[in-house]
Amino acid sequence: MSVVLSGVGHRFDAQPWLFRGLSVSLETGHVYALTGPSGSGKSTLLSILAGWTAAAEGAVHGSETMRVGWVFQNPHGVPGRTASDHVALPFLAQGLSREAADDKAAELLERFGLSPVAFRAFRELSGGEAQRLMLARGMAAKPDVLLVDEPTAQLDRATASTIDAAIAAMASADVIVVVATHDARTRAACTDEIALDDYRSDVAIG
Ligand SMILES: Nc1ncnc2c1ncn2[C@@H]1O[C@H](COP(=O)(O)OP(=O)(O)OP(=O)(O)O)[C@@H](O)[C@H]1O
Repeated sequence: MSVVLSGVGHRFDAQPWLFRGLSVSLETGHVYALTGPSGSGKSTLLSILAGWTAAAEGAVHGSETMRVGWVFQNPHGVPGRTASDHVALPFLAQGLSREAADDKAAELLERFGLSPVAFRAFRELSGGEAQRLMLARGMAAKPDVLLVDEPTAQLDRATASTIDAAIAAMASADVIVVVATHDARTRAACTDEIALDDYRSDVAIG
């Protein structure tokens, strides 16, 4: 599936335009880095893709039944629950048996390098492990579009590189992933880039 943005622009009330003239087709199997300096509108564009914010101009066409997932900057989990439980829960919600859900969770945890901590409580995970767990849980929910906001912002470089590897590995899945980041190495882990600087109104228009 694809999500097509046609001439999308946004500003809040009478503020200057953040970006204008953004036309791009987002395709399954791609991981898009959404880049730009602080305040350029990355989170705003994620919010438009999620349908939480209506773009001030242009159109976003996805499917009617499009399922959108979010992974936020700060990992949130249930402190006493295991990593495995966090990933199994979306599968249980999809109707799988406990055993099948645990098997699916184990596969995803392995893909995100979390097998060694599968049965550790969330509160005992490192920052990087917790963030990778959020990515794994985001994938377990089987969204059509997964929006990831600044996944490495709170992490040191060595830890961030494990997140970048996890992000690179998401490209094979049946999902459109959009990662807002101002980290060049996270951007390099993605398959494509949407640079909001190219759509500043003083550049794109006139
Ligand atoms: N609801 C809102 N009403 C008015 N202004 C807003 C609103 N939300 C965001 N803004 C402003 O719009 C601009 C873009 O914000 P946004 O959070 O999208 O940028 P960003 O690129 O994600 O920045 P950062 O990298 O710092 O997270 C900022 O100047 C912000 O203050």
